[in-house]
Formats: sequence, C-alpha cells, structure tokens
Amino acid sequence: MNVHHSLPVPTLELDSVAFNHRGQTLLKPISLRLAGCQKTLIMGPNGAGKSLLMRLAHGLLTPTSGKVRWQGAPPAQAMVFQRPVLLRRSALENLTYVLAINKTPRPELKGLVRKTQAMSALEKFGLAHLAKRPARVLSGGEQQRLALARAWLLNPQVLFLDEPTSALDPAAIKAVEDAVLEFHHSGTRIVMTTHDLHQARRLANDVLFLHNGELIEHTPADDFFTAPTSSEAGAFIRGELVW
Ligand SMILES: Nc1ncnc2c1ncn2[C@@H]1O[C@H](COP(=O)(O)OP(=O)(O)OP(=O)(O)O)[C@@H](O)[C@H]1O
Repeated sequence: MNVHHSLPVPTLELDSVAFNHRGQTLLKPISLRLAGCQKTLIMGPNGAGKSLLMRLAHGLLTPTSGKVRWQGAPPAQAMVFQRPVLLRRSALENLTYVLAINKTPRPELKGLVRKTQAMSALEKFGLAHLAKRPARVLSGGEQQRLALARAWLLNPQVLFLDEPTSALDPAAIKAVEDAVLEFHHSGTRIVMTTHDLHQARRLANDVLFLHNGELIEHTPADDFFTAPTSSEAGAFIRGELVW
C-alpha cells in the first residue's frame, strides 16, 4: 500500500525556534536543518525538550518565536507516540476510519477497498489475526504496531516517533525497529526520540542532542557515539548525565 516515494523529501528548517510556557523558557532558540531521507534520532536526558522539539517540528505546537519551515511543499507527515491513541473500535476499524477521513493517499477509496487496504496493513505489521479485537485491549506492543500500521496507510514522507519503544519488551522493540526501517526503505524520512543508546546506535544516521532545553549538538551518528563534541553528550553516553 505504501507508495514508494520517488520525490525527494523536503528539507526541514528550524530558524531560532523557541518555546516558552508561563514565562519559563522550555526550549532556547534552536536552528537546525534536516535534509535528505535520513533517520535522525533525538537524544537527551528526561525533560531536555525532546518531545517539545518534535511537536514543534511536526506542527502540533506553535513556537513562541522563530520559524519552522519546509523547503518546498510541506510533506505528508505522521506521528507515533509512546502511548498510542486508539479509537474505541476494532483494530481493523481503527485503520478503515483513518482511510475514510483522510483525503490522502486515495480519495476514491470506497468501503470494501478501504477494508482490503486496512487488512493488508494489518498483515504487514503481523496483526491480521487481531483484526476484530477491540484496539484498546491489545497489548502495548500490538497497539504500537497498530499505530505504525495506521501511519503506514497515511503514506508519510516524514514520520515522527516519540519514544515509541520505551514501554515494550525486546521482541516488540525489534518489531517496531523493523517497521521503522521498512518506512525508511520506502522513502520515508524518520525523526525519532529515544532513551535507548543501543537503539540509537542501530538506527541513527545523525543525532540531535538536547540538554536543558538547548540543542547542544547535531552530529553524524558515528561521530556522536565515538567522539561527541560536547562534554554533556560524552557524559550522557557514559551514563553519567542523568538530568
Ligand atoms: N505543554 C507543556 N506545557 C508546559 N510545560 C511543558 C509542556 N510540554 C513539556 N513541558 C515541560 O517542558 C520540559 C521538556 O519536556 P519534554 O517532554 O520535551 O522533555 P523530554 O526531553 O521529551 O523528556 P522525557 O525524556 O522525560 O520524555 C519539561 O520540563 C516539561 O515539564
């Protein structure tokens, strides 16, 4: 179902993007550029501002100052959260619903076709046998795969994932990582937060490291893990920077 993206992913630019809440600076001005179909991992201790940065980039939050812009037309985007937000419907209906309300990617899809597309997404993510089960009684790992199947149907050019594996066991983590790679192979750019250094090493092309609401470094993954430029990132990698 996921249409291979032959068009280049537009570059995301943040120009001095800052976020305040009730007079408190939660994100200091951040400027960055995410170009190409890469996998960018956002890392940093609890409360560093990783989720805020991602929500600003995705457009769920409006910056207090600065600009978030895409070079060219804004791409189709989807976001997967730590705890999936699912409808009180079956797994299958969660997917057919998304196809019904979204104009993309196939506005002409009718009920039966939507059901077929939704079933094939369930199959792709190993959930076909759970199609009729209420989504909210699925296990954490199954719910996360359902959220990924839903995102798959949106055919995003950019996929944001906010700690998608933090509550999952190793097998479920592997399933989510495989899905992330599948998105990437189909031409989707990945932007993801994680606390898991091993996961970041497995997935990242580049790393954004945040600390206390500040972007401390944006580094190719190999450099980040072997020779981080900041003392904070070094301490974080050694497990010494807890907050
Ligand atoms: N909508 C909001 N309103 C007010 N404060 C917020 C809001 N969202 C986040 N914060 C605060 O901003 C700071 C950064 O939060 P954020 O969730 O981005 O951190 P994080 O790096 O993702 O942390 P964690 O690893 O614990 O998930 C925290 O102190 C948090 O309490």
